[in-house]
This record gives sequence, structure tokens and C-alpha cells, in this order.
Amino acid sequence: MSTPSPAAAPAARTSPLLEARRVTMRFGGLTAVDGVDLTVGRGEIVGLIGPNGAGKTTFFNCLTGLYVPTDGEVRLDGAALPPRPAKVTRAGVARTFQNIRLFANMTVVENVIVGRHTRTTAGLLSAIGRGPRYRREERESLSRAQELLDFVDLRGQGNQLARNLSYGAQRRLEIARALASEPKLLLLDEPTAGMNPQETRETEELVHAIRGLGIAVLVIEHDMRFIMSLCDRVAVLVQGSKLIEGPPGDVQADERVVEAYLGAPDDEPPPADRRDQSEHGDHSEHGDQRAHRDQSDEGAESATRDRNQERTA
Ligand SMILES: Nc1ncnc2c1ncn2[C@@H]1O[C@H](COP(=O)(O)OP(=O)(O)OP(=O)(O)O)[C@@H](O)[C@H]1O
Repeated sequence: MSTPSPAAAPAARTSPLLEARRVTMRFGGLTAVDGVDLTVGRGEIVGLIGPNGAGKTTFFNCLTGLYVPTDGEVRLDGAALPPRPAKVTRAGVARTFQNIRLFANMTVVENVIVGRHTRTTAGLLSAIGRGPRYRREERESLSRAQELLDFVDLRGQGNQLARNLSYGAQRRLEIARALASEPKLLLLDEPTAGMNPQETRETEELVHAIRGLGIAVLVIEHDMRFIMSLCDRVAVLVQGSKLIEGPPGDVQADERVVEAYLGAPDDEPPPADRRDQSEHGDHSEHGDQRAHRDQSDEGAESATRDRNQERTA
């Protein structure tokens, strides 16, 4: 028997974990995502940034089966992803949403167990009859959910209602629920939106820990400090098209990115303003990002939280 040549190696070994090719999404006359190529390697943390309305969330929706792209394809481990959210989750892609989507009146641990449903196999009859297979899977799911709650620093809070958790804790619970599906790739849509600097730092640590589990992460975020310190690679979307992608330093210094998204140096606030911002825990430094964070002053930040809390209520 001959040894397979490298060219004959399975696609799963040679291709990136996620490969999106020429992904396009049109809504009537509007092209929200226009021929975007993006790869994510195994264990990589990739950032996706761009101005409001650039098409970032639409692109996520194309990756996760919520939208069927008008054109292009998405592959995971070399295999085309099916255009169905549950099948995409089963294939190994989990996500969180821009606005918190928890089951507010279920307990914290139940929310995580729900996230495991794509990994349990007991059929409906077994579940109704509470057969041995169902009971074994239920025990395993509970034990795994407790581990995940420990992992996201929610130990001891499993029996609370999700709605009673603090805002930052609800965001961590969403991540635990996504991890419960045992993903190879986790997509995070603005995970630090509405967070204070301390919560943002904790989220950064958590994402590093997730990578430590061997899980790749693709993250949309407007907080440049977070993105630049977290990511191995950053891609910039502008008006549905990918403007540039590369190491964070290169992207941040790219003139086109500064012009289209970050804002020209002339736009920076005078030093007194900057000091004022940092005193208020605002670390933003540039144009659109600053505009975004301007919304995160005391009033708007609590409004964001209120909106997110309403979502879970
Ligand atoms: N279901 C839809 N039907 C019609 N237009 C849509 C739909 N979803 C998104 N769009 C439009 O597509 C464009 C891209 O929106 P998208 O939410 O993907 O941008 P984004 O980069 O995620 O913005 P933000 O940073 O504000 O979340 C916008 O013009 C938006 O209005």
C-alpha cells in the first residue's frame, strides 16, 4: 500500500477551519455583503470590524445558516456548511448575538443545557418516557453545564433565573450556552457592547481561555482596544466589501482603514477631552469607534443594558 501524498490528504487537514468564499448577500437592491472571502484557522482569533451597516452581522448570518447567501459558499473543515442554523451548530459553529438572547425565566444551568441539544441523541419517545438513555444524557448534560458555568465564572449561580444575573454575567452565560454545543468555531457579535472596562477585560481573558480549549473565534466588535489586543488577524468590512485583512497593527495603521472607519488623526479629541474620556472609563480613540463609544456614556450605556435586559425579560 502506498503512502498518501500530501496532495491526497483530506481537505479537513489541509484547508482552514472556516473558509468563506465570495459570500454575497443581497436584500432586493441592497448588497449588504459583496463577495467577501474570509478564512479562520484552527485555534485562531480573528476580528471583523467596520462602520455601522458595513454588513458584519449579515455576514455572520450567512455563516450560521440564518441567511442563505445569494452567492458564494461557506466551508467548515473542508465541507460545505448546510444552510440551516441547527445543522451549522451540529457541524461545529456556535454564536452569540448582538442583543442578549437568553431564556429569561429558565435557570442559568437550564440555559446551558438547552445549548447542548444538538449533542444529545435520545429521541422524543425516550424523552417522554424518561428512558435510561434519556436519563444518562440528562446527567451528562448537567455535569457538562456545571463545568461550563465554572469556566465562565458563574460557579454557584446555576439555580438562579437567568433574568436575575447582572448584565456582564448574562453575556458570559450566553457564551457558556454557545460552548455547550461543543463548537470548533465560536462567533461573537459585539460581546463587549454596553460593558464597563472591567467587564471588557474579563471578556478578553475569557476569549483567550476559549482559544486555550482549541476553539477558534471570529469576533465582531467596535471596541478597537479590545480587538487590537485580542486578535491574531483583523478583517475590515466597508459597505459590504472587505477592505483589508492582516495583523492588527497593520490594519490599524492602514490609511484606508483610518479614513473609512477609525477616523483621521485630526479627528482625535484634544488631550483634555481624552483625559476626560479615560476618567470615565472610555478607552476609544478613533472616529467611528468614538462615535460608537459616545453612545456608551452613562445614559446610553444604561439604555443599551436596559434594551438587552428587556430582551431577556
Ligand atoms: N433582513 C434584512 N433586510 C434588509 N436589509 C437588511 C437586512 N439585514 C441587514 N440589512 C441591511 O444590510 C446592511 C448591513 O447591515 P448589518 O446589520 O449586517 O451591518 P453591521 O456591519 O452588522 O452594522 P452594525 O455595526 O451597526 O451592527 C444595512 O444596510 C442593513 O440595513
